[in-house]
Formats: sequence, C-alpha cells, structure tokens
Amino acid sequence: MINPSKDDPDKFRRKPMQVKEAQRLLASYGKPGEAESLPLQESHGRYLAEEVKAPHPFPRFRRSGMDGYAVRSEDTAGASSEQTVWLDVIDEIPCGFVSDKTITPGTAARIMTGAQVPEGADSVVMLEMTELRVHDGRTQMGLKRRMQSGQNVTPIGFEVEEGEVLLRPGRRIQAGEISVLATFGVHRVKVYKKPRIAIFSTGSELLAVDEPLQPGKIRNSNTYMLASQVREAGGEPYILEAVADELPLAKAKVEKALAEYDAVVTSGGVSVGDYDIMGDFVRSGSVDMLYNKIAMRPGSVTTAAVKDGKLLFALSGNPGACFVGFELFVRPFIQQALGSEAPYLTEWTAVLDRDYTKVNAFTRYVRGRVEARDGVLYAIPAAVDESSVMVTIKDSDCLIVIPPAKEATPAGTKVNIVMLKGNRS
Ligand SMILES: Nc1nc2c(c(=O)[nH]1)N[C@H]1C(S)=C(S)[C@@H](COP(=O)(O)OP(=O)(O)OC[C@H]3O[C@@H](n4cnc5c(N)ncnc54)[C@H](O)[C@@H]3O)O[C@H]1N2
Ligand code: MOO
Ligand SMILES: [Mg+2]
Repeated sequence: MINPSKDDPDKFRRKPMQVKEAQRLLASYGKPGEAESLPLQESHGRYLAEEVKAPHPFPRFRRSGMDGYAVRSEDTAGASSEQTVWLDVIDEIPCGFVSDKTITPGTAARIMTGAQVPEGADSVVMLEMTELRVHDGRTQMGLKRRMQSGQNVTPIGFEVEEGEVLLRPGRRIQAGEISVLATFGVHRVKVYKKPRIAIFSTGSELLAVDEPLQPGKIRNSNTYMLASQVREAGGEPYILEAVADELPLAKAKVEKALAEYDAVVTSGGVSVGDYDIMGDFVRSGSVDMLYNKIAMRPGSVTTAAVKDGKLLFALSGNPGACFVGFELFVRPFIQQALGSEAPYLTEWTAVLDRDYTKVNAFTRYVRGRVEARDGVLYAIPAAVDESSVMVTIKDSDCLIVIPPAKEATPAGTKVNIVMLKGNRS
C-alpha cells in the first residue's frame, strides 16, 4: 500500500548546484594521500610525490654522435675535395670505454656513437666521409672535408644541467618520465598511494553478472563499469556486494565502507522514488549532505555527502548518468588524492557536427565522438544518449557540453567537449 506520508516534500525540493561549484566544493576533500616508495618499473601511471633534480649533467661526458673518427678540427683546415688530409689513428674507442690518449696535432681516434670523445679532439668525422690506409707502417684516416669545432659532439649538459629540476610533485609517470628517472638512477620512486575506493550498487532488481536472468531483473553493470572507471582514474577499486533497496542495509553498508576505505561510490536510489534509499540516507543526518541535485543532465540527481572527512558519491542508477557523474566528480577526487597536477578532464572546443534537438534548463553532457577533418574538430553526438541508455557509453570519447537552451542547438555551433580518452593511465 502506498503511504501518502512517504511523499515528504523535502525529497522533491532540491536546490540544484552548478557542476563547477560542486567540483570546487569537493576539491576541499581531495588531498594527496600518503606517499610510498615503489621500484621504478612499478611506478608507471602513478604521480610523483617528490621533486626530482639532476644529480649530474646529462650527458655527463662529451659524447660522440656518430661512428667515425675523433679529430681536432684545426687539423682539417686544409681538407677539400682536391686535398685529402691524413691523420694517424692512435686509438679505437668503443662505447663504454674511455681513451687514455690525447688527440694531438696530426692524430685521430676511431670512435663509436655514444662513446666519450677523447681529450684534445673537438669534433667527430662520420665514417662514411673517410678512407683508411696504412702508410709507413702507420694506420691513417683521410678526409676531404673541413670540420667545424663541436661537429657531431654532444657537449656536457646539452640536455640537462646539474641541479636542474626535472620533475615536480604531481607529475604523472609515463614513458618519458621513466626514461628521466632511469637516466638519473632513481630506481625507487616516491609516489602517492592509490586511493582505495569502495563501490556498491543499490537495487532489488540487480543480479550478479554470473546469475541467469529473472523476470523484472537486470544484471548489475554499474558496479563493474565504476570499478573500471576507478582503475582508469588511477584508484584501487574494491567491489562490495550490491544491496537491496532497504535503508538500514544501505546505511550499515555505507557507514562500514566509509570507515574502511578512502571514499565510497554507490549507484542508484538517489531520485525521488519510494525505494530511492540513498536519497533518504543522505537526508537522514548520518552524513553531511554536500548536494543532492546538480544543474546537469544526465545525472541531475547526483548526490554527495561527507562523514568524518570522507566522501560518499551517490551516483544515479541510470547507467548514462552514473558514468557522467563519475567522470565529473569522482575522477577528479581520485586524481587529487593521487597528487595529480591536472585532476579535471581536458576540455577542448569543437564544432557541433549535427543539430542537437533536445532542450533543457540544465547543461547537458552529451556523450559523443570527436573527429578531426581538415584541421577542425567536430563533435558528433551519440544517436541515443538518454540517461538510461547503456550501450552508447562504449562508443563515446567525449562529452559534448550543451549549455541550457530553449531551442535546438544547430550544427556548426562551437561547443566545449570534455575529453574522456587520452587522459588515462
Ligand atoms: N519522478 C521522478 N522520477 C525520476 C526522476 C525525477 O526527477 N522524478 N529522475 C529520473 C532521473 S533523471 C534519473 S537519472 C533516475 C535516477 O534514478 P536513481 O538514481 O534513483 O536510480 P534507481 O531508481 O535505483 O535506478 C534507475 C535505473 O537504473 C537502473 N540501475 C540501477 N542500478 C543499476 C546497476 N547497478 N546496473 C545497471 N542498471 C542499474 C535501474 O534498474 C533503473 O532502471 O531517476 C529518474 N526518475
Ligand atoms: O539524473 Mo537523470 O540522468 O538527470 O537524467
Ligand atoms: Mg530511483
């Protein structure tokens, strides 16, 4: 039986908050966590918790850029297409070896790419530009070209000076950063710990992925989608079992999870329905509600609350809204906890590729694809983008931001797009 007293007007009177305002509010909770030291090869995708300075210049020694001969450029002054200059070859220097000889006038040393240029030499002649002979019992190299001082020699500190700041805290470690760290012998890297994020869905209709379908029921896809989003954002997902739409069950589960993990993400039950228990929970006083309505679609009922400094993100059950709510609010929190210097998704501008006919008082985050044609970015909205639609999430690489509009937004309009791909670990 429907109980009329259930329709508490408080439930419906929600004050919408703008996306950016909600992000600012959440940012005061998103702080880098503890640091840990990881072996270099395990640090990929993490964020530096320390500043890395160059303990020595790089290159550390004058380095040959070619396989050839180290010479004194002065000695080649007389070389021309008609005139070969011959120099005595006094040493052979493979990579990794340092010659104990000095190149004096009239001499040269055979040298390999990457080897230390010997004292006295100031340039390296490419092997292909030289000839070799034995003359009066001496091995000589000949060349017909004048060399400039410094030619094919990389000077000390060409890339990096000693003491230079190479990487700052908050820098995401990828291949280029790994190369820097390895070059300077940073074999253990101080990074921020991954935040541990508990995830569970609410809904009496939910079946586990391995259960056969039953009438009126669906499989729980949000939990797994969210775990994947947590991972992509750099966090450590912890999947908890879904709970039925019963307030005491959800309350106990959230409170335990908030105590045990760095943050909790739930899906479902935040709207105004009779069994929307998460909505009731955040208004129950057990947690401090930050917002329960955002001026956006999908995900207008996206909710957040805090307890003892820990965040509860109560996302919509509708898969499209759940996905967007995560990207706009949970992802930045995870990134902030990781110490990222750029916690929000990259925004670009693009040209709307076709008319977007829906109107709304709230900003829409329409899933879509981005395409570059003739140097211009075009944003193509997904054919179906309803909040309840799951299947087009996988085909989207951006969210097209359509500001509140009373009329259709025509093709050709310049729009902001929030990039979903290319930001990931
Ligand atoms: N009278 C109104 N009804 C609705 C409103 C409204 O303003 N007034 N808002 C609509 C909007 S917008 C959204 S979004 C949804 C939000 O719903 P809830 O967050 O309360 O989520 P549920 O009611 O639990 O479920 C909605 C929908 O999503 C499916 N679902 C839930 N959990 C999962 C999961 N883990 N995996 C896959 N699918 C899931 C669920 O079965 C429902 O179909 O409310 C509108 N209604
Ligand atoms: O939360 Mo609903 O997805 O606003 O459309
Ligand atoms: Mg509901």
